[in-house]
Formats: sequence, structure tokens, C-alpha cells
Amino acid sequence: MISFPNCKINLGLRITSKRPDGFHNLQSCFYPVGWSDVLEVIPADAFAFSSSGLPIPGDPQKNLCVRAYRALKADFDLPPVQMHLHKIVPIGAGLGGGSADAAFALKTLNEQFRLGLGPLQLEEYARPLGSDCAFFVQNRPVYCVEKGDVFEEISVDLSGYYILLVFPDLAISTAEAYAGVRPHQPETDLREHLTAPIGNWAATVHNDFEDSLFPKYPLLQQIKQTFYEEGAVYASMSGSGSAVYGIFNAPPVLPNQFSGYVVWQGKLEKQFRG
Ligand SMILES: C[C@](O)(CO)[C@H](O)COP(=O)(O)OP(=O)(O)OC[C@H]1O[C@@H](n2ccc(N)nc2=O)[C@H](O)[C@@H]1O
Ligand SMILES: Nc1ncnc2c1ncn2[C@@H]1O[C@H](COP(=O)(O)OP(=O)(O)OP(=O)(O)O)[C@@H](O)[C@H]1O
Repeated sequence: MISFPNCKINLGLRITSKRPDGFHNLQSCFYPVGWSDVLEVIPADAFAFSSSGLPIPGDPQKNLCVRAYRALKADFDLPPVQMHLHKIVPIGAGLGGGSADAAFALKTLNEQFRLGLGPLQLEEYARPLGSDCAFFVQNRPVYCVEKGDVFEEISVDLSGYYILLVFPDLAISTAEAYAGVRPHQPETDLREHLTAPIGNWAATVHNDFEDSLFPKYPLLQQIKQTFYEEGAVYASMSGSGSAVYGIFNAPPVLPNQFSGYVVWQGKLEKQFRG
């Protein structure tokens, strides 16, 4: 079975406090975006994992797809499979690519071997694999709190807008990004800003990681600035960076400044494969 683990962007991101477990509580809206990896899972005589495309740092046996398989294998009589991941979404980009791979591995195995798990049960398997992972089970716009793995409904629909994503070949590890933030309790409600017209967002919807990462990597701020100069209705860094996105009313022309970077553009949709 083949699936296409897509990525996400964060519409606003507030880091509100450090938790006793060392993680951080946050508030954000996660929104699915069509830039995707490719994951194939087929029955085999023995378990095997391989990958192609972008190189994935670390031991392949600790790949999030393998960890997803093992998590289900611990509770179900899963047959051996061969998994192949073609990696396209940049790593260390704040796009949740690795988390999506894990969530799609869980969903594919559940479907392929008829394990009968519902979305809430799949989210339980996803949470220990990564804070972003549970989001990709249902893969629809949600307001996230706590570690980014507890969801509330929010009515944000960007269908019909165009997105341009730029990854400036700069991998920022999530742990490094969190180590630089100063958590604080916001004075306003992000949900109210997000349900107001998108034209207001530039002044009201902020990613707290930009405060520590833009001074360290000024290029990221320049990219965001370029998006606004090119007519974006809203622009921001996604998650813990380093990808920066712009949202446009019409298909954007790629600015010269972005040649040489990894870019992706497409139309925003509200729902991807759940
Ligand atoms: C920046 C975001 O992408 C926002 O959507 C996520 O918070 C990151 O989620 P993720 O990549 O799935 O992160 P994880 O693999 O769970 O954690 C990596 C590291 O990031 C830090 N971390 C992550 C999530 C969180 N809520 N607080 C944290 O402090 C921890 O140091 C952790 O060891
Ligand atoms: N399928 C996978 N794809 C990407 N990274 C993976 C995968 N499996 C394991 N990893 C490990 O996770 C690390 C990347 O984690 P990190 O959270 O920084 O980036 P990310 O997956 O792009 O997500 P984020 O959007 O949170 O930045 C890699 O260095 C790699 O060692």
C-alpha cells in the first residue's frame, strides 16, 4: 500500500510554559499542506526498512516509520513488512515531516492488516512517537495545546489560497529551537485572531520561535520580508523552522531571491487523507 505523508504549517505558535517533563506547552493552529513524502508498505518474509530521496540522519532502525511498526507490533500479531520511504519534505524544517511519516505508517498498517483502530486509538499510538505525530492521524486544521498533541476545534479554512514554502537549506533541530525560547503567557486569545480575516494576521498572529531564531539566522527574517514584498497576505516561519511560508490570493511568481533554495508551492486545501 502506498501513502503520501504530507506536511503541516503552524498558523501562530505561542510557547506558554515549560512542563515538568522538560517539554513545553504551546498554543498553535496546525494546518495540513500538500508537500509530501511517499511511503510504501508491502507484506514480506522478514521486516525491512529502506529509504531514498533526502538522506535521513541517524540509525535507520530508529526511523519513525520503524518505531511506528514496532509500537503496533507490540500489541498486534502484525506480519513482517517491507517499508520504503521516499523522503521529499526537508528535515529540520518545522514542517513535521518525520511525524507525518510515523502517523501514515500507523494508519497504513491499521488499514492494510485490518487492526480496527479508530482515530482516537491511532492518536494514542502516535503521541509517544513525537509531539506533532498525533495531528497527522486526522490531518485537518486544528487548534493544538499542551505538547501540540491535544486538539480543539477551530474554524479556519484557507481553501483557495496559494502557499509558497521556502526551505533555505538550514536544518534547525526542534530541541535546539526550544532551548532558545522564553515561555510566556499571552495576553490575547490566538483563536480569536485566527478566526478574524487573514488580512489582519500579519499584526496579530505570531510564531514565538521567530523571536530567538530570526536574530540568530537573519536570512529567515529576510525571506519573510520578501514574501510580504511579493504580496503575501500572511507570512511566517513554520514551527521551529527553518521553513518560511507565504500565503497568497493568487499563484505567486517565484522571487529571484529564492532561486537556489528548496521551494514548494501549491493550493491550500482543508482536508487531506485522514
Ligand atoms: C515545533 C513543533 O513542530 C510545533 O508544531 C513541535 O512542537 C515539534 O514537535 P516534534 O518535532 O514532534 O518534537 P518531538 O520529537 O516530540 O520533540 C523533540 C524535542 O523538542 C522539544 N519539545 C518538543 C515539543 C514540545 N511541545 N516541547 C518541547 O520542548 C523537546 O526538547 C524534545 O526532546
Ligand atoms: N522519517 C523520518 N523523517 C525525518 N526525520 C526522521 C525520520 N525518522 C527519524 N528521524 C529523525 O528525526 C530528526 C528530525 O527531527 P526534527 O523534529 O528536527 O525535524 P522534522 O522531522 O523535520 O520535524 P520538525 O517539523 O519538527 O522540524 C532527524 O534528524 C532524524 O534523525
